[in-house]
Amino acid sequence: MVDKTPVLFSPHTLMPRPHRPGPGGPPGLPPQSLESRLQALEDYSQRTFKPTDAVLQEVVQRARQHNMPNIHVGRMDGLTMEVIIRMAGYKKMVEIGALAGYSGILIARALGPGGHLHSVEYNPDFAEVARESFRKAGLDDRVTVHVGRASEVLEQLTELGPFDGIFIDADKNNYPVYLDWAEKNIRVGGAIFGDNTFGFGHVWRNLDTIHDHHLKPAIAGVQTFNSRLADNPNFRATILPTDQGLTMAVRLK
Ligand SMILES: C[S@@+](CC[C@H](N)C(=O)[O-])C[C@H]1O[C@@H](n2cnc3c(N)ncnc32)[C@H](O)[C@@H]1O
Repeated sequence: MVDKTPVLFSPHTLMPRPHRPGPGGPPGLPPQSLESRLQALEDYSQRTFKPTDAVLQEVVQRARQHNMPNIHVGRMDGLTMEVIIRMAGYKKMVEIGALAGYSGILIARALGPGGHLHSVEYNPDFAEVARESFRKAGLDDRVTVHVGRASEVLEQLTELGPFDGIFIDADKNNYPVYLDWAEKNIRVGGAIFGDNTFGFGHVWRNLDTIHDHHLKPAIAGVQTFNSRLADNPNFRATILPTDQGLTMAVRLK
């Protein structure tokens, strides 16, 4: 009997194709190296699902004009988070790390009318740029930007909780500190998201092999964050295996 089960993940779909002879290989074949295939898939995803629009592109431009770092959430990671928030019907969220408002716009749109995002930003100049972005996006009535160190601002936000979602996207070494707060202030059925949880490609490494004084505590932070969520029986967690990695955990009880 012929097995008609579709093969979704065959070695051919997961592995780079074997090298084919000839100059550059026969025309029309996918790129040969794993890196270029991943790039082609990323390009395809962005072309097809269109994660950005004019408003978001303007945010990136605004950030550039203000000499802010180009560290907005990854396009596909942001889109995934937006879709999940919409699916779940979340209405009240906290974001740690506003920058210029790129992810905040995605979240605020997903929360919909009547929803509210509390976005925390340490740098007052960045906070002002984020406010401008929310204003231009027509979302300023749906977002409050709180200026200050997250460890202090979060304490003030406690009385507004519990929250449907908490997006952690600030200093990586403090992810475990933010997780302490998030675990206590997320409702059952709510979700904690953490960005850059592949630790810029280093999360798998033994800390003893990392000697950079900035990188090491950042990697320690995301490693602790990921494993604590993965091992916490009150949560079900996963990581979106994109370039940057986006950890997502739903509170079960
Ligand atoms: C990666 S960026 C956030 C990007 C933003 N979520 C987006 O995708 O558009 C990190 C932001 O966190 C802010 N930040 C860093 N440490 C912080 C802290 N302790 N408290 C609050 N904000 C902090 C930085 O100033 C920066 O704007």
